[in-house]
Amino acid sequence: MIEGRGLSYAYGTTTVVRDVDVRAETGRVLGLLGPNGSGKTTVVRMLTGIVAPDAGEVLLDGRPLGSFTPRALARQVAVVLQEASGDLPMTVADMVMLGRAPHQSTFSRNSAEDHRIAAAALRRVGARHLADRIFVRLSGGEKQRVMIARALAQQPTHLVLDEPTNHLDIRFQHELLSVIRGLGITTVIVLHDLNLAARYCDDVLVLQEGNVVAHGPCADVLTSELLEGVYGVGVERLETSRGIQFLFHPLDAASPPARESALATVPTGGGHERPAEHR
Ligand SMILES: Nc1ncnc2c1ncn2[C@@H]1O[C@H](COP(=O)(O)OP(=O)(O)OP(=O)(O)O)[C@@H](O)[C@H]1O
Repeated sequence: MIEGRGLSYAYGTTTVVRDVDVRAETGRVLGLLGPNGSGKTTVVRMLTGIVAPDAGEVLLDGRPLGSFTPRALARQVAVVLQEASGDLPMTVADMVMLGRAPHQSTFSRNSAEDHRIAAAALRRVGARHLADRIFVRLSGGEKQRVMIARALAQQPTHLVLDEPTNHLDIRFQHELLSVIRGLGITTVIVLHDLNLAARYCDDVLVLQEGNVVAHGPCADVLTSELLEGVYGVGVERLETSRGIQFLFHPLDAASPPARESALATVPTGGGHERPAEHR
């Protein structure tokens, strides 16, 4: 479990996260949602020890994050951030192998087992064919897959991902989130796509201007009313045979029922009917 209690953070004098409580329960997938600038990445940075909160604390399976050595923490938590790291001319295989470092002693060489795990991680994200390519020359989506493979090679007990699907095509968004869900490990994942969140997250936490506005199981939290208030768009929630689906429309556009009533005046059969105002 990853737990943040009373987390606050300011950049300079501007507080951007205020008294946030967040719990990613063991073995469950928690989605961090909210509009641009609402504080999701800042919360991720605190949960993973990249920055220390100004107030509050982070616990990993009940233990303060600060009590872990960086190496011990890296054996437990893998992090995939938005910006792909590094500009060294490193191969993809070497990049993924970095995920094995927390499990190796300081000067040990990569074992056959490390190679097997790294190759399996690349295969799992559909990127085995990229192994010999230079990482920095990959496309955005290819880089994203490789960074996720590196996180998988780390064999963590906790996984934290900041918008992992943003460069990925639609098929791979689903494949990747299925893989992540199938890992069965404690996961925190920042997502903008609410349909993906509804499908792949167990729980969600919704942020607005640095405050938590809702936290709990997806089906309970992701109501049309809440999402309309937070995102400022019209939201229709559908319960389909494949789960919850959302339809969105701008609030200032004509609403669907109004358009339907206008269309109802269009000739339907004989071709002689006209809109009411022309009759
Ligand atoms: N290094 C920084 N210096 C100053 N302000 C920052 C810095 N990083 C982020 N902020 C501000 O903090 C607020 C929260 O940013 P954060 O990146 O956590 O939001 P977010 O919800 O992840 O946004 P997005 O969905 O756009 O990625 C924003 O107003 C942002 O402008």
